[in-house]
Amino acid sequence: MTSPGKHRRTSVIVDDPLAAPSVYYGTSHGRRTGRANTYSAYTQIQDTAVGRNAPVEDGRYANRRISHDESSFQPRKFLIRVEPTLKTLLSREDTDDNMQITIEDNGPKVLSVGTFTSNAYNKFDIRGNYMLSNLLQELTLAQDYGRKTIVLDEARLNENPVSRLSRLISTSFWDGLTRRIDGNNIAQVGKDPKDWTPNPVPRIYIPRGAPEQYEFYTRFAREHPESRLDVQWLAENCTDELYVRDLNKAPGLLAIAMEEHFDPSSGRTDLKGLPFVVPGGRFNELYGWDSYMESLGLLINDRVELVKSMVIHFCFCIKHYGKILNANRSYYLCRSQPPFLTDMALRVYDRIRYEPGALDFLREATLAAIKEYYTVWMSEPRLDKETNLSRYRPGGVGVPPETEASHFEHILTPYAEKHGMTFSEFVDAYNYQRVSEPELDEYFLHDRAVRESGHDTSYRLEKVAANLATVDLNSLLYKYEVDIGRIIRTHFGDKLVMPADMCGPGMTPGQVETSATWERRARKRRLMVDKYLWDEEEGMYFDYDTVKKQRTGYESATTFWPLWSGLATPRQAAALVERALPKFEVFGGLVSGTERSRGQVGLDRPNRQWDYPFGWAPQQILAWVGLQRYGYEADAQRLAYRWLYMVTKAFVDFNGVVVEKYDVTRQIDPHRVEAEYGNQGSDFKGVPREGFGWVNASYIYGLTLVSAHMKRALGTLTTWDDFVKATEALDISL
Ligand SMILES: OC[C@H]1O[C@H](O[C@H]2O[C@H](CO)[C@@H](O)[C@H](O)[C@H]2O)[C@H](O)[C@@H](O)[C@@H]1O
Ligand SMILES: [Ca+2]
Repeated sequence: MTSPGKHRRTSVIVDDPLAAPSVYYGTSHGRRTGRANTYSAYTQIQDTAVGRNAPVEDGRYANRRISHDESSFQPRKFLIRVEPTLKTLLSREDTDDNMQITIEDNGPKVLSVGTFTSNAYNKFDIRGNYMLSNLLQELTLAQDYGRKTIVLDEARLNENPVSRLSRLISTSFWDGLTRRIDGNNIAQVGKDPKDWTPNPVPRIYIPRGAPEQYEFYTRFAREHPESRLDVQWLAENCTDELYVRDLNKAPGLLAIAMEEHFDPSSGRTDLKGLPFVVPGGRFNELYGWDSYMESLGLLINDRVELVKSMVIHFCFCIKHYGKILNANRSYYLCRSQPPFLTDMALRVYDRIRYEPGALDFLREATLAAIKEYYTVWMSEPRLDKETNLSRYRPGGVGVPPETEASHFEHILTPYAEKHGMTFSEFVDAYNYQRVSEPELDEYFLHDRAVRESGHDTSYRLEKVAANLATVDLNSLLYKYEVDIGRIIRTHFGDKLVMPADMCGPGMTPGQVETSATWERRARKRRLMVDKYLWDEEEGMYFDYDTVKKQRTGYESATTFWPLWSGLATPRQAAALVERALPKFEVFGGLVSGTERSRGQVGLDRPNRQWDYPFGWAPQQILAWVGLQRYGYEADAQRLAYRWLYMVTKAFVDFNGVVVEKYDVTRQIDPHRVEAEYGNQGSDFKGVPREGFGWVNASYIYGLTLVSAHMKRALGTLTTWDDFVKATEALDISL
């Protein structure tokens, strides 16, 4: 793991009131002795929070004279005993006992703490939900670092919420989400909250092409029996459906890229896992499209090396597993996710172009993307030969094991009853083909496709996904075609030779790739998309059902992806902005699909998380970028503002919460999503430590789109409508 706080470069650590927790509360630097030198008084903390004088336990303050005078020119600081204050704070303010202080708690919303300059003799009231919840967060962090007493800057409690959230993301959340797989950390990184087996053990599967990793992990397991690490070779043909099904009895991590490094303590060169960022919550592995979205924020936060590593992981996956995996767990071996590799690699290249090895990095990534393009997306069964468009259509057998236990109950129970079996007997019989249910096979074919699309789940895709040439996938492939053509022409003298290890079925080692072919492919795809997916009357794109041979008519926010990839013409873009955008724009940004398309929901037809009224970070980001690309700057800014406002407001009102997805129609508690497996990121005690990967990124990225004026308005929690009114009033008065 990257060490927390490493990236906040500060040489005056002790004087930075907003330093990262590791610095502020950490053992060596965080003991902020330097600053105390200017004060004089004898220390005996008056701790009103616990109603008694409390002696200082961190010896450094004892017997130091500090002044009783409060200077209005000095930023306020508090002298606080961590544990008793925490106790009092929670018992008074956390009235619903969930270890968070939110607007739903009915406490007095005020707590007195002692000021530092008076040695806690004078009291100051911390008031309001936001400051109190920040106090809870700071005390929890201080406790994590083993602190008994702290000097706490008021600036950490009343910090502008936009600055606070951006700061937490860049100095804490990314670190909380960063993993490396190499051995010492296998307990943390191997953990899978989705594991359904009775006694999960850390297990890693190694592809045949990476014997050095097999040697590394078996040595580690031998030397560290206490790790219980189970190291297994993968079969040569590791994506065979029946083989992957059989692995479900012993699920495990799939190895990803490692690098050589010299270990001075042992004097030998060894392997070390390259870092990557996980989505968060129950998703504790390297994901496909989450990684791309995360990279957009990481790059702004100058974590270029981290994003570069994630691209290298993807190249490793394509080389050894034949695809960018849904995520690197054994049960995802047959499944990919929406492809973004070329854009991700180009963004990294742009930042490292003057460094040695930059061009090799771009070459490797491009070769991998070409292999992926041919063998995953442009081969059957994903390729529909008639339209020459692509579909999400992964292989697999049986019931996807990683979903929440009850997910398929309503589908499978009638079959279990029909066969006179218990639920789990039936699942086993079905998975191992002792019973045949072709209807269920069809259901799960589409279900797997839904999951490959990343939009799991949605009524747009249910029971039909594998047949759809979707707007999303074909927009992304258009971007691959354009990017690959441009890369080959601009960086490789218009000729790229495919090496044997980046050739999959149907490819020939030594085959030469030129820009003309890729540009032709892009033009052809645009023609096909216009023919099958574009609806001139509606002024928007729809998915095309390759079996029924008709457009589905389901209104989805993916209709804006052709703006992101440059597939739409300026005229189509104008139609999308005028006609489609109003259907999707709501209080908190863009909703995933329209209410009309979703239809009635109820007990028999529950909410699906990728439908109305939910909104997701990737949908927002791709629309912002797409709108900007076609010159619709004001629309991009407005949508970004709505989303940022909603995220900030929930963050302020709900103890710093940042979640996987939001109900974008809900103004008070948009993080509350009751659909499928709930909302990842909301279940923390005291302090959020990770946020959620792609929402973190959307926040950092979105803030680069809005004006300074908008940013200030967001900091004061001004809704978009009020912001517009205020701006108009200002314009009139000028
Ligand atoms: O375990 C249920 C499903 O979880 C994943 O999907 C959701 O989380 C992913 C990670 O943030 C995200 O990429 C995806 O868009 C979400 O819908 C997983 O990708 C599915 O395969 C899995 O069945
Ligand atoms: Ca509470």
